[in-house]
Amino acid sequence: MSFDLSQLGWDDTFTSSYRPYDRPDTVPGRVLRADRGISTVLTAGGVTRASLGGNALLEAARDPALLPCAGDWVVLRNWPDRRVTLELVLPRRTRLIRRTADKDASGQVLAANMDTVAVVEPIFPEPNDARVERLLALAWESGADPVLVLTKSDTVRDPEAVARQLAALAPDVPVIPVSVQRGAGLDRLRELVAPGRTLALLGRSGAGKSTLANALAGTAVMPVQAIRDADGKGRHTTAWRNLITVPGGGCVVDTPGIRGVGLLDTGSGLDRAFADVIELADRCRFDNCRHESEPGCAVQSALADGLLPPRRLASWRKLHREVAVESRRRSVRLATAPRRRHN
Ligand SMILES: Nc1nc2c(ncn2[C@@H]2O[C@H](COP(=O)(O)OP(=O)(O)OP(=O)(O)O)[C@@H](O)[C@H]2O)c(=O)[nH]1
Ligand SMILES: [Zn+2]
Repeated sequence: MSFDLSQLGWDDTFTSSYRPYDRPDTVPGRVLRADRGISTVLTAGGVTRASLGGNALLEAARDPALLPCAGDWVVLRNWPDRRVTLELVLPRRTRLIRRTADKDASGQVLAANMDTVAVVEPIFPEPNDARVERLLALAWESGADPVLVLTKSDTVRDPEAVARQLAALAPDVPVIPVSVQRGAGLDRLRELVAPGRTLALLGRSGAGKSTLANALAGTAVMPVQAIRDADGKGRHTTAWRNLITVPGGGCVVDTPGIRGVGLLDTGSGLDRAFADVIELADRCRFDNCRHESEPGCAVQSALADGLLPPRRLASWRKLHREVAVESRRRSVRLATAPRRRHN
């Protein structure tokens, strides 16, 4: 079986970053799935499993964020004894990265080289505003274009009304209600997995990511569990990151259902996710306005006029504090990292 890599998003930029490694015993490929030390990679010649080569191991020791993840374009090396090693992760164009719970200074890369990140939130039970805002900040930070997908739209009477409400939390982001059960809203998502394009799905466990990935790929490629619990939360099923190819199209990356995602020091993602607040803040009289009781504060006056919901401002402040704490922590960790290694 042979695959046209350009259908998967291989282009001139990746071709030129690959060129220095192009040898008779190397091939480029895209990571479908990364398990501990073993990656499943799609090459023009088919699917291969590869272990981490020496160079990839060194890179990962330096920075765990450089471990291969679903969506990565990589250099594979074929050895005479038929072993295949993953030698290098080519520079990522975009990457979804979240803070890890451990003491590691670098984050965990959930998916790479996607064109679009869909924040997937179920319409029932009621969407969680704070989670949507947080995931959108992460999506913006990835460098890809975010969309907000409201799943299970068949479970409410007026999904468009819910979409309109959530649009207020998602400046510059298309909001797309979908129902896999009814096949509603899927056309707009199909455009995002056209040939050469990659869509990553980001959302909590039970949000309906796997169901959506299956619907887009047109096959049941992932285990989807039935609703067993009354609260509609579903159970945790997807424990890995998986890239799925869409027949006649591009790719979908399903990320694991995440309970809480910590933001890294993602100032820019946060600013994009809260473009409405930033736009107001830009109009304050003082550049260093804290938007509390300063004269000429455009944020406070929008609050007073009911143009900016207080919840939205509180949410922005909370995420900002979190990012500030995290970047301080990160700089301390980075400063002490070499010493810790000798413990
Ligand atoms: N009514 C309805 N239920 C849906 C729809 N899409 C998904 N579900 C249900 O929602 C539950 C969770 O769906 P999954 O696709 O497993 O969710 P997930 O986000 O992949 O969850 P993890 O694998 O844990 O990350 C399942 O019981 C699905 O059947 C839909 O369009 N309508
Ligand atoms: Zn102000």
